[in-house]
Amino acid sequence: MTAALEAESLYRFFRAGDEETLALRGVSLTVGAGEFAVVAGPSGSGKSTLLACLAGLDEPDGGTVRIAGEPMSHRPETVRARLRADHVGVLFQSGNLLAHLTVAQNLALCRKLPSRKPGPDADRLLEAVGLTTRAHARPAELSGGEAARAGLALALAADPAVLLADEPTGELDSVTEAQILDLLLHRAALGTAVLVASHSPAVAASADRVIRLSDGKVTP
Ligand SMILES: Nc1ncnc2c1ncn2[C@@H]1O[C@H](COP(=O)(O)OP(=O)(O)OP(=O)(O)O)[C@@H](O)[C@H]1O
Repeated sequence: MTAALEAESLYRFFRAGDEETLALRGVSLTVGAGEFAVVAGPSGSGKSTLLACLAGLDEPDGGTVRIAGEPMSHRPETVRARLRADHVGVLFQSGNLLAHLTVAQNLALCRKLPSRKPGPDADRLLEAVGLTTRAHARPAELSGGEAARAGLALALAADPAVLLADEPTGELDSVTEAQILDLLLHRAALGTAVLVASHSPAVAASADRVIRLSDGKVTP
């Protein structure tokens, strides 16, 4: 069976003047449909860099990424954007909500993006993340937990085969973290390959598999 998400020997170097940082040094992994995997590791171990390369938002210097069997890496940005729109939900630390639009308007815009396949309707998504009553709030009017759930609704708008989330519970209290975790587990149970970068022991404890990164490498 084709893995929903595959990475083979990913390398990523950053240069600033004479300084070279080896952020990823040969990372390989696969995540299957319905699997909930967590990438854990100390600050600076390469988690965010890995997720950005997997999402096609960054290009690895070496190695390959495949999404639903199709190469994502080393392809033009337009092709990566289409693959992302078709197959990948992304939830990054910077947030994915546009500040001047309400939650409902953000969702409506996301569903109108070119090449988006129709996902669940906006009302169902808002209900799934428990935000029906906050549909007309702007991001600045949301609590941290509500913003995290709204971001997740956006990431799920196209019913993605792969969901990539960087520290989705980073700023949240344990009750709100448990709510987000339930949503991620539910998503995996519906068949999405879920890969989350997280420092949280609660997130790691819920995962089917924990992939540990240290200095840009997967450790056994
Ligand atoms: N754009 C960049 N330019 C230069 N160095 C970078 C860049 N992005 C990341 N790095 C470096 O690459 C390494 C890995 O960073 P990354 O953000 O992937 O780690 P992380 O495990 O996600 O850390 P955290 O848990 O603190 O978010 C770090 O040494 C970081 O300083």
